[in-house]
Amino acid sequence: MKVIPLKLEDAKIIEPVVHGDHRGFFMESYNEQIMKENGIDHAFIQDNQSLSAEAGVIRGLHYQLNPKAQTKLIRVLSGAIYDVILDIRKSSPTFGQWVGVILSEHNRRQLLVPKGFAHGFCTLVPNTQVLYKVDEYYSPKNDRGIMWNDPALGIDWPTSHAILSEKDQKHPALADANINFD
Ligand SMILES: Cc1cn([C@H]2C[C@H](O)[C@@H](COP(=O)(O)OP(=O)(O)O[C@H]3O[C@H](C)C(=O)[C@H](O)[C@H]3O)O2)c(=O)[nH]c1=O
Repeated sequence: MKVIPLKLEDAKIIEPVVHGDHRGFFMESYNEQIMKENGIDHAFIQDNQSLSAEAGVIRGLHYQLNPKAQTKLIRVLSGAIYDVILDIRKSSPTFGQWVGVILSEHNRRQLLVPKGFAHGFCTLVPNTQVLYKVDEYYSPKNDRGIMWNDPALGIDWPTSHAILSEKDQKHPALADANINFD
C-alpha cells in the first residue's frame, strides 16, 4: 500500500496493492493491520454506499459537528469522482483551504478525510458508486453543510450544471457556517 500525503495536514491518498492477472484483478480494499503500519488507525464502524445516476451530481460539502465528527475513507467502486475536502479546523494553518482529487474505478485510489474537514464530490461519469467507511455513526442533528459554490472558496467543480439535493442547495457559506472544530 502506498500513502501519499496532501498539502492539508492529516489528509492522505491511499493506493492499495492491485494483483492483476488474465482474469482481472484482486486487491485488499481495506486491511486494518497494514493501515496501522502506515499510521492510519481509525475504528471504522459504518460503511456507506451511494449511487449517482448522472455525471455532474454534486454531494456536499458535508460534515458532522463534534462530538459526532467523522473520519471518512472514500473509494469508488464504479465510475469516477472529483473528490473535494475543505479544512474547517479553526486553528489550522490551512483553514478554509481545499484540495480536489480524482478517485475512480480505474485508479483505485482512496482518500482519507480526517475529522474537521468538510467533504463533497462531483461525479464525472454516469452510474458512479462511492463506498466509504466512517468512524462515527450518522447523526442527523449534527449533520451540517457548507455551500458547494461558496465564492470565497472558488472550488473548481468539473460541471457547468450541478445536480444537487434540496438540502445541498441551501447550505451557508463557510463564513456563516456552524463549525466547532478547533
Ligand atoms: C450520510 C447518511 C445519510 N443517510 C440517509 C439520510 C437521507 O435520508 C439519505 C441521503 O442522505 P444525504 O442526502 O445526506 O446523502 P449524501 O448527499 O450522499 O451525503 C453524503 O455524501 C457526502 C459526500 C458525505 O461526505 C457525507 O458523508 C454524506 O452526507 O440517506 C443515512 O441513513 N445514513 C447516513 O450515514
